[in-house]
Amino acid sequence: MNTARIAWIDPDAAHARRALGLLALSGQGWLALQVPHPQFGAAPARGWSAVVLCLAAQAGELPDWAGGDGGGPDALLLCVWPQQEGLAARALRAAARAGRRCDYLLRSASGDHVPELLQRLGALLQEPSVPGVAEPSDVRQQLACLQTALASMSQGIFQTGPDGRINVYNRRVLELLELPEALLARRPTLAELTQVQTRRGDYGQDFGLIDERARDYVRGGAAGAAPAVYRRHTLDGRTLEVRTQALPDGGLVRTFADVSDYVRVHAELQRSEARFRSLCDLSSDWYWEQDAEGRFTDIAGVAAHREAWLQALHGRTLSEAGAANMGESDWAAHREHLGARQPFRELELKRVSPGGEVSWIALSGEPVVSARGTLLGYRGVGRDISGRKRAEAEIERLAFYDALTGLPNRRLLLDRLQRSCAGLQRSRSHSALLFIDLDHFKNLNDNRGHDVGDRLLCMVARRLRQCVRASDTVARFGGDEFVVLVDELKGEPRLAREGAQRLARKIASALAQPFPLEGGYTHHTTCSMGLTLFSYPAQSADELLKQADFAMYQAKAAGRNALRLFDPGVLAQMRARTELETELRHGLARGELLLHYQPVVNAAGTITGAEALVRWQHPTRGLVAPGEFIALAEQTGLILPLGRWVLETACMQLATWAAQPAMQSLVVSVNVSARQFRQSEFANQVLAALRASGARPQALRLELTESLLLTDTEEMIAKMEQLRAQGVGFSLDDFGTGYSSLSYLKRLPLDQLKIDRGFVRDVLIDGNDAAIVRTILGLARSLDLQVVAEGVETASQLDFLRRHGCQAFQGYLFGRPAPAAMLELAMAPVPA
Ligand SMILES: Nc1nc2c(ncn2[C@@H]2O[C@@H]3COP(=O)(O)O[C@H]4[C@@H](O)[C@H](n5cnc6c(=O)[nH]c(N)nc65)O[C@@H]4COP(=O)(O)O[C@H]3[C@H]2O)c(=O)[nH]1
Repeated sequence: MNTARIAWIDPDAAHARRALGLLALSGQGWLALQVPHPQFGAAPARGWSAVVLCLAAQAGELPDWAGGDGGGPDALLLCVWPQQEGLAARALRAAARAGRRCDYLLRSASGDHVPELLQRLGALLQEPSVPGVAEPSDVRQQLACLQTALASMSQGIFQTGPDGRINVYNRRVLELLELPEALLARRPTLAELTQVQTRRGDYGQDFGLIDERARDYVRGGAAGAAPAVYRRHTLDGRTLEVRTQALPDGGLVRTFADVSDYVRVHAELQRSEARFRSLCDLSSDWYWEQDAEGRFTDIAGVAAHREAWLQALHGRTLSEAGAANMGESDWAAHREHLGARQPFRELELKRVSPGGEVSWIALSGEPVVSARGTLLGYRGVGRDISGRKRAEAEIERLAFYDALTGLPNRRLLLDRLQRSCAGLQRSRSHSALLFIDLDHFKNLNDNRGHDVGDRLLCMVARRLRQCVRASDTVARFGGDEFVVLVDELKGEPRLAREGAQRLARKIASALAQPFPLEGGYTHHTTCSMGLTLFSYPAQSADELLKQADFAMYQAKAAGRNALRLFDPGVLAQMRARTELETELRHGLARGELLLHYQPVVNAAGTITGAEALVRWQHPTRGLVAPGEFIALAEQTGLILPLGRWVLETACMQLATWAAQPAMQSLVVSVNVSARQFRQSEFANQVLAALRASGARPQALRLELTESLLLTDTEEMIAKMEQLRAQGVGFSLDDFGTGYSSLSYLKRLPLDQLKIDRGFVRDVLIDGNDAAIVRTILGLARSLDLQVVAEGVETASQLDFLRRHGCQAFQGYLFGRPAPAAMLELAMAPVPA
């Protein structure tokens, strides 16, 4: 082995002496020569095994051969003062570039460093020469590549050799660990570096900034095996991930990655996840995910965990799980929706548990699509809507069902009726609507109280339901009215009608059974029913209900406890009547009524009076006779204003005639209907009309009918007498047609009897009529009443009447009812 030749360049003679002395004592056998200071500027001659260059404390520069790229020794050991560490680093880099060996040591004023200095020298001399040194340009190139690669790494990296010294490092490691380059450039051991960092406080108090996995390792000065990976935090809050890879030669490669962003994002994600979890846990909603095939992969949330059946959805699709409210077409529509990758909202699913308990959930979801547009699945939220569904059902019950009986109400009935009408075209069958009204229900309510009435209605509802099929509708229409809608009555109309009538009879007999009500009281009732049948094309639901209602009213009118089938002819009459009533009301208001006068003559043929007869000058129908509207006016009450108008008009006419000598003695008869006469203020009305017109009361004769006087006779008589006292006369119209009683006839303050024209018509051909006429004439004579025969059309009739003592006559033989002017013409004095 060759003796190593060492050139020792040291301006400090004492330092050099001590070092060389120790070297000699070490027994290494090296030849160390102190090269005098004057040669300092020039490069030492080649051939030295190593050069030790000790800098004076004040030296601010390296000699060019030590800091530059060319001309340096193969092995250089620098001994520098701490403030010169940067110079040493530069020498290290230059040596590395040139493929030379180089190391440095910081000098201490006490000289403690000298043994270490000699140790480093030994190590430097033993270091193998850098491979490829023989071809320095290749080495340089490789080194340059390596440097570039290392420099461009985002991670910090260093590598230690078997001696624990850091041989290679990049700039990034300096940045990440905030180390001065000088520190690494002098190739510290890992332990030294750890010491420096510990002193600086990089690891925090009690190594708290080091991940637990590596705390003991760092605390122990980086001795022993390092954890393969651990994290440490820097004082300014960054997080570094440290990875260590042991090398076969005993060294290691350590990388440092700034994972602060990753850690922050990860922490944020964890916070977000935690937020999401607590939202899920606190919320009654739950979260779900499905894969691309629609199978549930995740169902999260406290609400979902409570429900075992929801958890059982895992691995299944919705349609596999099934829902009581979804048919195959509903599922197909849902699948189509998913196929189109559309979000869906509030998909309501009904579940009936094996125990029969009903629950509802609503799902909303949206597609999850990868960055490349592939459908990954769906995700969304679900919630229990059973409460809402129950509330909705309750609202529907309140809106569509009768609160007392629980039967469908009028609204729901109308809805079902409309559906029934719509379905007729398809079914080609008949349907029936049965309107049922309890007879005299009001009496029960009034006598026993509403509670008892309510109980009866509930029992009736139950019996009605028992009479019909489940598909039929029994509705409570209001009060004691029920309606049954029966669909699908098969067969020809006659059979359908018979079927419906059979059902009506069944209902009638069910309701005729006694109803045991409270307190041992048993109620018996009957019902009136109206039935209407309909088929395609049907009238509107409203119209059908009116028909059944109308028929029911006919059953009531027929004495109750009856069934009537709706008859369109009867309804048409009713409608015509209603129409006529409206028109008459308008006619009266518009002054379309007028009076005609028919003369009354005495036995000599002289006109002594006239009967006022009302006419209606209808705008389209022409002159309408009273026979067409008086009865209706009486039924509707229109007779009151009409009669008043007649009375006032007749009085005015009388007043007018009073001024004409030929007319002034005329007595005018006015027909008074029963209803009109019964008014308490009737007498006053007559007197007011007389007063207002100025007509003489003696010229006015009121014609009453017999039937009017049959009831409340005393009251009627009093009214007649009140008017008679003022001079108004009374005639009994249509005498002989009613049940005239001689007993009251005697008491009535009458002036005249009027023989009905029915007797006069047949007086010559019917012996009975002739006898009646004779009797009336005899009766009148004995009661001292005048008699007028009405409807005299022929001279023979006149002759008969005259022969039997009749003194006054009215009829076409003497003149038809005509306007006042015609009568005036007839009575005008014949010009001399
Ligand atoms: N076939 C035939 N008929 C004759 C003959 N002579 C008179 N008549 C008709 O017999 C009716 C007599 O009137 P009424 O018995 O009081 O019967 C009246 C009366 O009950 C009622 N009426 C008419 N005007 C009024 C009125 O102003 N008030 C009330 N309450 N009823 C009236 O209407 C009924 C019918 O009146 P009109 O159609 O005007 O019919 C009149 C008259 O036109 C005749 O020779 N042959």
